[in-house]
Amino acid sequence: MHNPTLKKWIRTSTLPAPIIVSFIVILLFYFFKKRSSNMIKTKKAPEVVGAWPVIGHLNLLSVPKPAYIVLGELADQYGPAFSIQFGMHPILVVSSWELVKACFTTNDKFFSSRLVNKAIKYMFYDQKTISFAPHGPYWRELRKMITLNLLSNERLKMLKHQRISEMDACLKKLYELSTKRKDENAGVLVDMSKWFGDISFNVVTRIVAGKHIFGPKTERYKNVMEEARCLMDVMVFSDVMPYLGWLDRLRGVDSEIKRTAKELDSVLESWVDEHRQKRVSIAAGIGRIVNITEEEEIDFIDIMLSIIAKNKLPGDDPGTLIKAIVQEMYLAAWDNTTVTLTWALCLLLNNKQVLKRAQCELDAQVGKERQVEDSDINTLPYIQAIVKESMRLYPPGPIIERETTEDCDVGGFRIPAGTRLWINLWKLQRDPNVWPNDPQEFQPERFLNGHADIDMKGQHFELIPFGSGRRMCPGVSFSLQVMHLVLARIIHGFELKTPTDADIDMSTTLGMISWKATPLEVLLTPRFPSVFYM
Ligand code: HEM
Repeated sequence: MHNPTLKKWIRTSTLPAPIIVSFIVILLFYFFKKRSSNMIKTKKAPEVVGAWPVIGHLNLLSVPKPAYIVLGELADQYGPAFSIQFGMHPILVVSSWELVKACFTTNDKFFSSRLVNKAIKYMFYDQKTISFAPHGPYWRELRKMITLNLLSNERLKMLKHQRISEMDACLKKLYELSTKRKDENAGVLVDMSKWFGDISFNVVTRIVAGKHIFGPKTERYKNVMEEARCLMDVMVFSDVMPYLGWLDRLRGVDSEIKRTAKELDSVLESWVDEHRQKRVSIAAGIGRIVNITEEEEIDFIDIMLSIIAKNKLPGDDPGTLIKAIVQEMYLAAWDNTTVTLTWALCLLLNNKQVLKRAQCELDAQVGKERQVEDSDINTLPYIQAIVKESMRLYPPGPIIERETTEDCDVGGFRIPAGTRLWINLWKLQRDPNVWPNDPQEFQPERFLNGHADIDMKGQHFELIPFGSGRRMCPGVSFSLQVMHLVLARIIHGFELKTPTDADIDMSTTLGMISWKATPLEVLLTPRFPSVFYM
């Protein structure tokens, strides 16, 4: 080559061999890294061994232990994400906050459907309710309607009088009961799980259906709802293995579900009719055809009838929708509130120093002259910490269920569409990596110190008893208002003791709601003179 410029160009543009080699090595490194990460992404979640043909892992869950405990033990073996086969259905079981975050943030839209089983189909109006409507425009409209009109802070303020007056009446009755003791120092034995059930039912009934004095219809509704609750825990073959549906008919489960659904519907129908007639008579009485005013809309049924009148209720069958929403409010509010309050009191009775400290906080902040009010709750951090700690250890629904509608990736695992998702709160909320000081122990103090900023509004994935993401519980504020106040009033107003020195039995039932398996019997003695309770 004679051209010197060209020679120089070639010399400077030719890279030395070591640089070329390094370049190739780096390229190969990135190529293999990307390939291996793609391979991880397409990995399946570990599958629990021992699936039987047809029934899958149903045998593992048919032991006399709650499912969330069995699944927690499997998580110790298989890690925080594993899959099982529930009859015909694949289930992904998740129990770490990092994976839950992945489910409820980046993948939330894929996991926004819920399962509908036979009991729900018949007793809860199929997919008409918010909880069970498929993710889509109808659900969106319904949820907006509920959060704006029934469960907004404004509405809860308007309904405060009804809520408090029901609580006052129940507490007054409890006080009267507690004075029926034979001996001044003895205390009266009260089944507090039943009492929590009654107060929750009464508050919901007042707010949803406006009923203050219960007649035979309300009693009937209560009894049938209790039957409905039991039926929801019965294993229905057609839900897991559709081809065995004939066994349900043979066992009489089908007809029992349909009978219960019919009874519930007839009470609800009569409540809605009563409300319709009331509106007609009010309108006629004062000579106007317009809607009832806000002040007269004293319960959820009234409010929904008003929305119908404005033609703003989603769907094409507003009458059925009202019944479905009423039914759903009972299902969501009654059981969850009762269960949470029951466990909170059990934990307090087994941890007397916490109970004492809570009473001291109440005496210091509220005094001894009057009962606790809503406005006191913000000044009672220890009571709030007790509720959080109880819901951490005993979430009323220990497993949150969802279903994916599309293929997605969770923590590097490929999850095919149609997989059910079970979030095991029981395991997740006791994770020693998150709660280092004895995660199994009841220590409300952890919410005053290290975990003080954690709330239960779905953004702190280590504590999500109300769920998270777009299908999170819309009743959080309402239930916390009720639970804080009821618990604070009980602790403030009464000395609470167990009938024997033994600890309270903490065993739970086997269904999807973690009820206390045995009654919670407590010796009550009023702490103050009668005028305090009136
Ligand atoms: C201690 C009380 C309560 C607890 C622990 C609780 C818990 C939950 C949980 C875990 C979910 C599922 C969330 C998810 O999938 O991420 C849920 C959904 C729901 N809850 Fe609650 N709940 C309570 C009280 C209430 C109350 C008082 C109401 C209404 C008055 C209510 C209405 C609902 C509704 C409508 C849904 C379905 C939301 C949807 O699918 O869009 N809940 N609740």
